[in-house]
Amino acid sequence: ELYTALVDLKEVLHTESILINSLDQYIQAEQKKVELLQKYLEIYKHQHAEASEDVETYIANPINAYLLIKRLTTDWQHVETLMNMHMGHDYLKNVSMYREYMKFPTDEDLNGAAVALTRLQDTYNLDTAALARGELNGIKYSSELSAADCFELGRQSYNNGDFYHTQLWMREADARLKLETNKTVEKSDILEYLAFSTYKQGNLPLALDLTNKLLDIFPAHPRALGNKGFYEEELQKLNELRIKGDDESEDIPVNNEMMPQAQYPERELYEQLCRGEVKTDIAITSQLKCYYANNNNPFLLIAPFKVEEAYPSPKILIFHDVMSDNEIETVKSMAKPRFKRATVQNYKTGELETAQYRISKSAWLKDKEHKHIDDVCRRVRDMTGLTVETAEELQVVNYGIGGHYEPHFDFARKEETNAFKSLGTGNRIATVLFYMSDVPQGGATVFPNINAAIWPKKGTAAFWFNLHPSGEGDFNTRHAACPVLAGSKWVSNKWIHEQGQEFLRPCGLEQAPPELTA
Ligand SMILES: O=C(O)CCC(=O)C(=O)O
Ligand SMILES: [Fe+2]
Repeated sequence: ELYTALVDLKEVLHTESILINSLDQYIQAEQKKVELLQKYLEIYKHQHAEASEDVETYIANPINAYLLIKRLTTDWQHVETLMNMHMGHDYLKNVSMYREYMKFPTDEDLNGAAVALTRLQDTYNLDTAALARGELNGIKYSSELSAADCFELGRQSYNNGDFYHTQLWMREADARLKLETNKTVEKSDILEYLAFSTYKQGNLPLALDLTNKLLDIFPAHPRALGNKGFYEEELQKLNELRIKGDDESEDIPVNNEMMPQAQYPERELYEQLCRGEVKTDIAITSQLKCYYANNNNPFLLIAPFKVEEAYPSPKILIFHDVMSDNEIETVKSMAKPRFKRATVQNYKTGELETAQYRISKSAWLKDKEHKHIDDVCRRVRDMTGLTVETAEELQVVNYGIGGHYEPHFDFARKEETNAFKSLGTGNRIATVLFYMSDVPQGGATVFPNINAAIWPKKGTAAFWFNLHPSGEGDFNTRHAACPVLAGSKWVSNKWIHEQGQEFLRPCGLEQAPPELTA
């Protein structure tokens, strides 16, 4: 899939430039052909008009007679050959030859990108009309969507059985169509989708009304006629029920404005955190400090770490300027060719699989592959005071349009079929999350249990312990990567494991992790 990471979309732009070239050359060739045919036509018309003026005299002239015959033999053959020339084939053949080497998005990509847009719409409460104008939260980023573009978004939602977004986008398509001088889509097509999704959303009267509008345009539309009959019968049944029932029976249920139900309990809060609407309690934030730390490492005395506390318990620390632009470039360029769609572990089977709730591309880098990776890894050791001997390789992640990772734990819970078991290094005791890009809008890391949000800043890293000192998982470390609204989000993770930390982070039953040396 190409939609899952922004890096791949760059290559799609290259593909597009090749397509533009092919189309341009093809049109030029067609134009030459049409110009030639035009010339023939003019000669035909001119000669024919002359002949028609005085037929007898014209054909009595041997030269004219010869020319007439020539026009209808070799000349016409020429015309026929030209008319039969389908140059499109050649240019398409060219394109399909390139297809192997070019990155071409698939229908699955289109669907993924459409779903991502609707996800952004929901998470960030985006107004459909503003989105269609190319605006994200009042900032205009891109070109506007045509009625046909909106229609396609509605159609994709429809194919996914998402009738809520089908309605939103079909209505927008209709609104846009009214503004278009060159219509990009048929009103009747919009009405057909709109009517059926309205019915699916439970608004029968409106579905019938829309179907009648469609029948005004196409009185013999077979599907519309069928649906009209069906809706009328259903309405009739509802009315009968109402008459039979007592006076308290309400109106026909209308839930066409309803958003799909929250898929999980903390969704509401998660989305509010992503929008920046919910902030950490002031009583908590007022206790937080910023400080310089050298973590007892004499080498760091000259340039100690700039540490900011983001949350007291679980302690979440933010380290500023811990990855240089140079290192970031190395990490990105090494990861790019290895990118694969990020997977999640099926907690029952233990298998790795792709899922809608984690959309990004990722790759793993070994410390020994490059000095910069090794430096970053050693810095993790210096930052945390923990051993990185048993840590996982550096995981590099790039999020594409609407890319996200819904609330999860980094550690393995007891009931999970634990993939870390095979590593033999224990559970993921701590997480270091490097932000390798700024993100203009969206893309925060949020902790719904504790109302905390970290906004990406290039070069900084977040650090927290996933496990209590006792080794139990800390459920308050549940966190998520909010969908990216604008820009490209790059992060990398270093997951530190339990083994080897025995003397570095003494285990115990106390909940509070030991303080880092300030
Ligand atoms: O990208 C983020 O902000 C968080 C990523 C994350 O939680 C993970 O990869 O486990
Ligand atoms: Fe995570």
